[in-house]
Amino acid sequence: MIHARGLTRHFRVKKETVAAVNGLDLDVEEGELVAFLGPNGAGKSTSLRLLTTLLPPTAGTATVAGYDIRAEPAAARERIGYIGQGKSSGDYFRVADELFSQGRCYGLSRAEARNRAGELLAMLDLEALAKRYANTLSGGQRRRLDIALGLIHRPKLLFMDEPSAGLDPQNRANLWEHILRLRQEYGTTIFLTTHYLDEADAMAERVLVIDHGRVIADDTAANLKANLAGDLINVVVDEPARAAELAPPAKEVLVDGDLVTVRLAGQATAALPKYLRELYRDGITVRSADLRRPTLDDVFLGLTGRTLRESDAA
Ligand SMILES: Nc1ncnc2c1ncn2[C@@H]1O[C@H](COP(=O)(O)OP(=O)(O)OP(=O)(O)O)[C@@H](O)[C@H]1O
Repeated sequence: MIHARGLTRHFRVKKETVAAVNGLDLDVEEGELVAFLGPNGAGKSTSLRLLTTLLPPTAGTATVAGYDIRAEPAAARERIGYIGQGKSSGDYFRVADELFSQGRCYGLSRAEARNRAGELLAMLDLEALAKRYANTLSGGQRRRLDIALGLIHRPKLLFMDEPSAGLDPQNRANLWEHILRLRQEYGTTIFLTTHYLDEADAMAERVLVIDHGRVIADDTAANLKANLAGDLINVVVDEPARAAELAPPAKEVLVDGDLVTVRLAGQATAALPKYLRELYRDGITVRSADLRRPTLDDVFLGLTGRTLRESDAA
């Protein structure tokens, strides 16, 4: 459904060239739900804009829904939906009218546009809001309207740039219910960016990590965690420096006050009791101890040297 090879986009900024997307290779098959993750400035939005034909590439090729984005951008556009970070609807249009008129813009007949609007209002739980002006909707409702608008022409492939950004946990969960229902009912292929790693972990079948304009990891969240990040041991002790020396073989051992964090190379459930025995034998008092499985954020740290939270704050 999406096949990109060497996709590249440079920008000129004050005589300097910024390689926003730098030789991107990716493949997404029909029906997949793929999360596209990366720190700020990694090139996610630019990649989406290239793949949705909003921006021409500097180099490289891509086919989207079977059409070459350079040679046949209009044909590609007809088959894809794009939900960007901005609002897709005008503030002073009523929800149902906006769906109807955007349907007409896509060439649907009046009857088709009315039917499609009705179907999407039901699908996205917007029926009760059909007569409301878009600017009176809550953040979550407005996001659902954006999705309905992105689906008006029945795209086989939907791109979403940060669909749940700025929503509270309840609205995020509700939005995801709708996204998953959409897949189930229409078999829509979904390619989305998100800063919520828990969301990518739970919902996406595959996770692509991009940094400096290139894909640096491509696998299921479970495989990424198993292969790229190890378990973490945390112990709070009375002699942290000595406890750090006794740590099992690890990628990294960090001491912060009386807390010692041991980042292991892989899954190692047995490492904690063994380490505790060592500490006990050495006369070190352990106040607390736990072993934590890695999260996608740990994968991120391993791959990019940054956690997504740090890069968010940057
Ligand atoms: N129109 C533009 N002109 C100049 N530089 C740009 C332009 N658009 C993007 N860039 C630069 O390209 C790089 C990639 O930006 P992009 O917006 O694709 O990243 P991103 O991964 O989507 O980031 P974020 O998570 O912050 O949205 C950044 O260094 C950005 O400053």
